[in-house]
Amino acid sequence: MSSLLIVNAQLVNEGRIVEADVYINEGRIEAIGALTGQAASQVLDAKGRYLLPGMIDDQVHFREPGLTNKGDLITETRAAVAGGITSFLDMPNTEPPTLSNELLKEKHQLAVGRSLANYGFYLGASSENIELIKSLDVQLACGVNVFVGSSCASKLVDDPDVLREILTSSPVLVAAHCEDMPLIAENEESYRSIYGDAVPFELHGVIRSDEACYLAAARLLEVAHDCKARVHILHISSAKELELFSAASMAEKLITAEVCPHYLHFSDEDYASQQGLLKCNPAIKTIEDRAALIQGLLEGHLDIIGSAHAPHLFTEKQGSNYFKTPAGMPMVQDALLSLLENYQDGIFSLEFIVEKTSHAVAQLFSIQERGFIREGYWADLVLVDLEQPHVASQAQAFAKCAWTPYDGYPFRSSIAATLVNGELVWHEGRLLERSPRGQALQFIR
Ligand SMILES: O=C1C[C@@H](C(=O)O)NC(=O)N1
Repeated sequence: MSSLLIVNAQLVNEGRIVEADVYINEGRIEAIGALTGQAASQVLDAKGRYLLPGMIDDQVHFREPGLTNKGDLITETRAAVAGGITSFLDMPNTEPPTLSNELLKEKHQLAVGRSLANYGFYLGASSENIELIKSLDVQLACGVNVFVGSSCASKLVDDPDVLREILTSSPVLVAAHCEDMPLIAENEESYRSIYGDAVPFELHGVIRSDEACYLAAARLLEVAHDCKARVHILHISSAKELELFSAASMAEKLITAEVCPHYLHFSDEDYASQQGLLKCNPAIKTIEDRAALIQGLLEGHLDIIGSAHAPHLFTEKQGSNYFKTPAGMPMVQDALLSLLENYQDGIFSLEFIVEKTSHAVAQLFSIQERGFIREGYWADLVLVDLEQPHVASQAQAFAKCAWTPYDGYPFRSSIAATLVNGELVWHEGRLLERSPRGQALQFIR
């Protein structure tokens, strides 16, 4: 493997921005500082640009195996690296769902030589695989994923005794999707009785309400508090849920929470133009919810940002039948760019974005030697240009479903380059055709 010298970069790392050069050898960061004269097989001038640790995305649905008409590890990791994501944690709702060691191993095998980014996979929890959770190979799974009352789930877990057993016996972090199904079903029926199948998408956030999210999360957290277990709640989407999460530092708390760029960018006003494209679970809610989530993130109630990339075919997303339109949106390519809009608006600092998309994720999931720009760490890096705009478009979407909810949006920043394990994989608007060398993430256990 060749060496690479990045010169004149503004390094955004561990709460500071400093100008420095970075020397990369054999995939790792070997030196950081003023490195004039350092020989390297390739030099990248980063003048005027910002070098961040690559985003570690704690929630993607890359659809392999079984749902590869919607996405696969090749196409979705192309989109990920084009968006500055260098590592991802993939959810278990594939076909078959990832409910055993064998299926975890199969996912690992599928990623070798095909994934452009580094990978980790969740084991799905159900009432039937608790023994496996107890004896889980802790390097094979990045976490255990539990669906508390959501219709997207292959396996729902609603019984508090089962939840308690999962929380107390899991040797790895439990990450939960929380929405109360009975309440959602009630809401669905009341609007179906008015509109039939053509329920306006504008009502998605009313049907999959803040109350539904709150109830399921509160139920799970009651169990977690009771047994003093750690749990991570995925994609918080409403102001109401925020009261469940303390603003203590991540190291001091057992309960952590994730938010996604789309909840910080879109609001229910966007359903009018986007219709079913914007349908995702939990639903995007009101402008007030969006403002509260931004505030909750700034104050530390929310700990990390993940994309919740969930691709579905454009055709599937375009019908008027509310119930048949699948929930989820391709997000990896535009997630970081969306957050950089919050930077451009003066809401988040670059250091804050790095903390929430990289440092905190590496810490929460105990990921070894990634998530920071440090000597000896893997060179997973993203170079962003804050002055070169980029208009998102379907034509440039790398995800297999080939669309984006940001279509036509004029991002004020762009992703100039992405390096995974020291190799340039995305550069000046082009994917570099290298053999994919994403690695299995290693965890400190
Ligand atoms: O939790 C989920 C699952 C996802 C999917 O399509 O896999 N789509 C969603 O909108 N939410």
